[in-house]
Amino acid sequence: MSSSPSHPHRIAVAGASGRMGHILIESIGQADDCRLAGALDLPGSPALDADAAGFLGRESGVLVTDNLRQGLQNAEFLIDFTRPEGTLAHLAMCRELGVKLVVGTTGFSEAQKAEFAEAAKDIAIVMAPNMSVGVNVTFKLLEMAAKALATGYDIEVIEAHHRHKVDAPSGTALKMGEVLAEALGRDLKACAVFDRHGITGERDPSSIGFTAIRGGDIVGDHTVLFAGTGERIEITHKSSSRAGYAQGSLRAVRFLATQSKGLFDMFDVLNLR
Ligand SMILES: NC(=O)C1=CN([C@@H]2O[C@H](COP(=O)(O)OP(=O)(O)OC[C@H]3O[C@@H](n4cnc5c(N)ncnc54)[C@H](OP(=O)(O)O)[C@@H]3O)[C@@H](O)[C@H]2O)C=CC1
Ligand SMILES: O=C(O)C1=N[C@H](C(=O)O)C[C@H](O)C1
Repeated sequence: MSSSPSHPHRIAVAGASGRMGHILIESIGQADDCRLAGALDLPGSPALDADAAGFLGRESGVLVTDNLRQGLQNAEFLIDFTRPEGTLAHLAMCRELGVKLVVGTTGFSEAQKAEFAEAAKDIAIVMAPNMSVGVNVTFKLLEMAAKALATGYDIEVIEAHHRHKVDAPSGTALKMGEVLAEALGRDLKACAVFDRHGITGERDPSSIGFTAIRGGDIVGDHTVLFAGTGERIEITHKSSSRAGYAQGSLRAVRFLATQSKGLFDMFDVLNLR
C-alpha cells in the first residue's frame, strides 16, 4: 500500500534504547509518511514499559516491550539495529507475522546470513552493513578504483569507530573488502589479512589488509588506501552523525513498501546496481 500522512508506513524499531534505536525513533517522528508502531528491547532494559519517545521529552503512544509478538502486532515493517542473535530472533517472528524487515545489524557469520536468504522466500528484507547514501556511493568508487589500479597498488582498508562497538572489522569495512576483491577477481576469504604482529614477512601483493581503530565517540570513518610506488590514493568516507543511517533506513522502508518478498540491499534501494 502506498503511504500518505493519513496512511503512514507503520514501523517498529528493535533495540529501541540503543544509539541507532534513538535516532530512528526521532527520524520516524519527523517523517510525514512514517509512524512508530512498535518498540522492542531486551528483557531487563530500563526502557521497558516507558514511552518509546520519552527520551525526546514527548509521547509516541508506543510503549517499549520485550514481547516480540506484541511489539510487532501493529507493524508493517521492523527496523533492526541490534546484535546478530537478536536480529535472528526478530527475523523468525517477522517471517511468521509477515512483517517486512530492514536489517542494519553487523557481525553475522556466513551461516547466519544464509538465514536471511531463506526467510526472504516469504518476506521482503533490506539488509546492508551501511545505510548511508555516501558509503554506498563510495562502494561504487572503490569498484572503479580497484579495476583501474589492479596491479602495482597495495590495498588496505582502515576503519575507526567509537569505543562501544563490539564487532571488528566493521561490516562496512568487510563489504568494502568484498567489493574490492570482486573487482580484482580475488577471493576475500583467501586474501584478507586481519592481524599483523611480530615477523610478518613482506607483504603479499594480492592481500587486502584491514585495520580497526576503536576510540571515543567516532561515529564511523572508512578509508581505502591504494599504496603504489611514488604515490598513494585514499578514498575516505566519514560519518559525523547517525542521521544518515536513519534516513537510509527510512528509504529502505519506502522501497520495501513496493516489494512482497526477496532479499535486497542499499544498491537496490538507491538504484545503484
Ligand atoms: N547498517 C548501518 O548503517 C549501521 C549499522 N550499525 C550496526 O547496528 C548495530 C547496533 O548499533 P548501535 O545502535 O550502535 O548499538 P547499541 O548497543 O547502542 O544498541 C543496540 C540495541 O540492541 C539491543 N540489543 C542488544 N542485544 C540484543 C539482543 N540479543 N536482542 C535484542 N536486542 C538486543 C540493546 O539493548 P540493551 O541496551 O538493553 O543491551 C540496544 O537497545 C551494530 O551491529 C552496528 O554495527 C550501526 C550503525 C549504522
Ligand atoms: O557500530 C557502528 O556504529 C557502525 N556500524 C556499521 C558497521 O559495522 O559498518 C556501520 C557504521 O560504520 C557504524
